[in-house]
Amino acid sequence: MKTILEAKRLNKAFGSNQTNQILKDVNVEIVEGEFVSVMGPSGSGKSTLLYNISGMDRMTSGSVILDEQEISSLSEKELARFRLHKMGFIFQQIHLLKNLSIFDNIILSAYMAKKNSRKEINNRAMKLMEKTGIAELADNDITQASGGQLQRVAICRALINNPDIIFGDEPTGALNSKSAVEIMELLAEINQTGTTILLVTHDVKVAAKTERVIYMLDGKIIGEQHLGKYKVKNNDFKEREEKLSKWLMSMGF
Ligand SMILES: Nc1ncnc2c1ncn2[C@@H]1O[C@H](COP(=O)(O)OP(=O)(O)OP(=O)(O)O)[C@@H](O)[C@H]1O
Repeated sequence: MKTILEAKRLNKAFGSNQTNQILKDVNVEIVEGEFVSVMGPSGSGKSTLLYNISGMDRMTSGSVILDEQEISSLSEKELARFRLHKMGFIFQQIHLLKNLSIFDNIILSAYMAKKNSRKEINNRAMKLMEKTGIAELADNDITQASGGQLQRVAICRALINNPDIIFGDEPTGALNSKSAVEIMELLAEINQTGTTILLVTHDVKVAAKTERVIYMLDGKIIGEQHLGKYKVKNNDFKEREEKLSKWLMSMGF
């Protein structure tokens, strides 16, 4: 299987003299089509890891190869373009533009990427909205949608450029448990069409739907648990959740 992302000896420090070392020689490898979650206590460096391996932030030292490209060698402009074409992002804070309709929020980055014609982009956006169950909201203002619906908008936006990998930072964090379940089922479905997904979560129920769980403590990856692909029809969610909870307890979570 092809490696899509490989981080080697990744370090990140903050502070004027870079005295606040957050990521400490982190190594991660993700293969194409995987669905991975990152867990660990608050402050262990999960979001920092996500931002540094996705090129949202600059690592202090180390190497990150994404889609065969060393991201640290890219200029800011090249990196922005690389992110636009190759990656999708779903965050807890959704950052939608208030003066645009839901449809326009979804297509904006595709117009910027200029990979496809406007007609193709509009068709893809409609298909994504239908798939995520928000087609009827296309012309709405973003103030006319619920948190769960807005998270679906964010998923459509993340998928519009057909990214190779999606990064999520607590993508269900602001949702009630019913919406969180629906969003996770949707992400599992998207993953099953071949899109690689890496997300950070505190929620065992979210991580139990991913294929591999990485555990961070104090800026290092100290363990991982393979759960295998989650399939809605298998009805083994309780078992997965129990297995993961047990393991997390053994990790001190
Ligand atoms: N831009 C920044 N400047 C300085 N310190 C930062 C910055 N970003 C993160 N940190 C510090 O890095 C550490 C790890 O933060 P990070 O957000 O990666 O942890 P986390 O595991 O995602 O935590 P949480 O689960 O609470 O979201 C924290 O001590 C945080 O204060």
